[in-house]
Amino acid sequence: MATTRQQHAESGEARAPRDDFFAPVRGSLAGIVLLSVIGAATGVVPFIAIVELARALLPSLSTGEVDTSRVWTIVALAVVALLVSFSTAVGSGMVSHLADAELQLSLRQRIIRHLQRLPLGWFDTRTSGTVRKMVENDVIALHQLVAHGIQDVVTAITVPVIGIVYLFVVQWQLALVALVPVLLSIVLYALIMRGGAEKFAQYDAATERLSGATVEFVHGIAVVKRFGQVGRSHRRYHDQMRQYVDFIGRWTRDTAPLQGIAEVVTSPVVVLVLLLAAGAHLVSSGEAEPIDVLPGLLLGLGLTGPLMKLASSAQFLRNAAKAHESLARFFALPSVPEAGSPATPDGHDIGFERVSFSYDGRHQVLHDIVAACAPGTVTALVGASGSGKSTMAKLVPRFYDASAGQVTIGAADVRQISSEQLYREVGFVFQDVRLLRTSLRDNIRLTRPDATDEDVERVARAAQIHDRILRFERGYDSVIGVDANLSGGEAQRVTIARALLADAPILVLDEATAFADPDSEAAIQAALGELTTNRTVLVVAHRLHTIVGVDQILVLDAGRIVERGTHPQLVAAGGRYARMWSRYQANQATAVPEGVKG
Ligand SMILES: Nc1ncnc2c1ncn2[C@@H]1O[C@H](COP(=O)(O)OP(=O)(O)OP(=O)(O)O)[C@@H](O)[C@H]1O
Repeated sequence: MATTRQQHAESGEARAPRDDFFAPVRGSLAGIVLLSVIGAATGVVPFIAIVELARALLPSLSTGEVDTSRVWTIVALAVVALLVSFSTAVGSGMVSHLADAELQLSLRQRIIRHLQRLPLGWFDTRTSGTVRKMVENDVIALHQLVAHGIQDVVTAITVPVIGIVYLFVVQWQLALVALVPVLLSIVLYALIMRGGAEKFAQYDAATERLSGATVEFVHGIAVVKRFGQVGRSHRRYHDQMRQYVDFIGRWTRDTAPLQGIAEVVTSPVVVLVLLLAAGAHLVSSGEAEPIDVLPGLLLGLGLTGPLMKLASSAQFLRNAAKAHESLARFFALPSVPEAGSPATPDGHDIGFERVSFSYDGRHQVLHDIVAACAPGTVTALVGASGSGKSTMAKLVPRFYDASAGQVTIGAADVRQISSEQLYREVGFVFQDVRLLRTSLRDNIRLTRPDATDEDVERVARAAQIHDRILRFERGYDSVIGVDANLSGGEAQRVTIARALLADAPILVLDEATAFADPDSEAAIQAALGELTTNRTVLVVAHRLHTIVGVDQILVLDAGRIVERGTHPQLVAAGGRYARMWSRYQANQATAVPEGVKG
């Protein structure tokens, strides 16, 4: 089942599925379009009114008679149009920002809901940066579209269309001339954007490579300095920067001449000269009255502006389209399937029944694993790096689901247990210690928000972290990263306290980080001892001396269990574990001087 889901996820990476995020704000979007059309249309009316006023007033210069009612009607219409234009601009701005807020809220809620339903394994390969990009950058890119983009696009189309139609009605020859810069700019921009998709893809790739090299340069600075590799790392950064600048240079050189021509063609002075020349010609040849040239001059000038604005908002629209695609891909990731009628585990034993697993549907990482962890016992997984220990452990709290066979808790398939029940049943402490930027107290009681301060203190003592916490000025109220900076081992002990408070009868843990901080090894070991009492424990072990007394050791090799038994049994058997044990002992002996060891 997991394989099929993973394959779906893989294919989800390739193409963005259809997903209508805008459904909750569709009504508002229609409203924005309507208001923008009305706003743009009424915005043109005052210019037309000026022309019509001139038509009404100019004859009076010779006749001395003014058609006052016509003049006032025009003035009134212009004022009303202006008022409508201003209010629709305000209205559409308000509706678009409200729609934007609603869309952002619905998207963020949906992202959070989806994150909660994703398999925990998804987070294994993602950094918090990936999630932040989605919740922040992608949602904000859509904000640009809803709050500004729609209004800009509608205005860019409505204003020229109304202007041109009016010009055709009053003086078609001048309308044709006014069309020239509009059509020229459309053709020129089409030429500039030729092959744009490919160019933008190259631009994105160049930007990504450059930011990768920058991050690598900055993050790795300590390591590269230490190993005298500053030159090489800096060279990589420098090369990427050079390539980026060259790419931008080539792109600019290719498009700059056309861009320059487009800017000249659409500049107000050039348009004005063109229209004046055409108008003068029409008047001198008797084709048009001087007054008929006025609309061309007034409206013709305003035709290309909105189009230029559209060209400059193209980048926003492109970002919004990319954000839409990336969010659609995220929402298409399959969530953990929940059983229709959940099973209740009967007891706290763990079973692996002919379990196989593959991350990518091609390479098998676990083969036909059969194992049982009796309630209240400790089972250790040992084996070479990459033999599948962590993967096997992570199948229990459903970071991933078995591709074949089943993992059981109290005889119930973990896939049939509701996630709430599963996490009540199984606690885990893995390699990546995650502490939140909140108080130490809240970090510990994350798994049981109703826990009292006494409970928190009790587990902190058991996890050997209480004294350290009290040494911070604000004690349990110290905020991680603000008042309290913890070492790896200390952070590990906070997560152990958290697991102790959760008090799940089954515990899956990875010992590796438990010993990341050699200074506090003894403290952590004592904390772990506390944690594993009276629980069913599955531990990924790296330090063999810590598992000498466990109830069962499973030796993994390339995804298969090759030996099983207690430490004395396996040492006596003289097989792989026995060899590992003598190698381990030899290493320990060379690593620690005898005197110290004693
Ligand atoms: N998220 C993942 N996606 C794809 N492959 C993975 C993933 N995690 C682990 N693997 C691969 O699965 C295999 C088993 O890895 P696993 O981490 O379970 O081994 P391990 O015995 O715990 O190793 P170590 O002791 O180094 O932690 C390895 O080949 C590893 O490259």
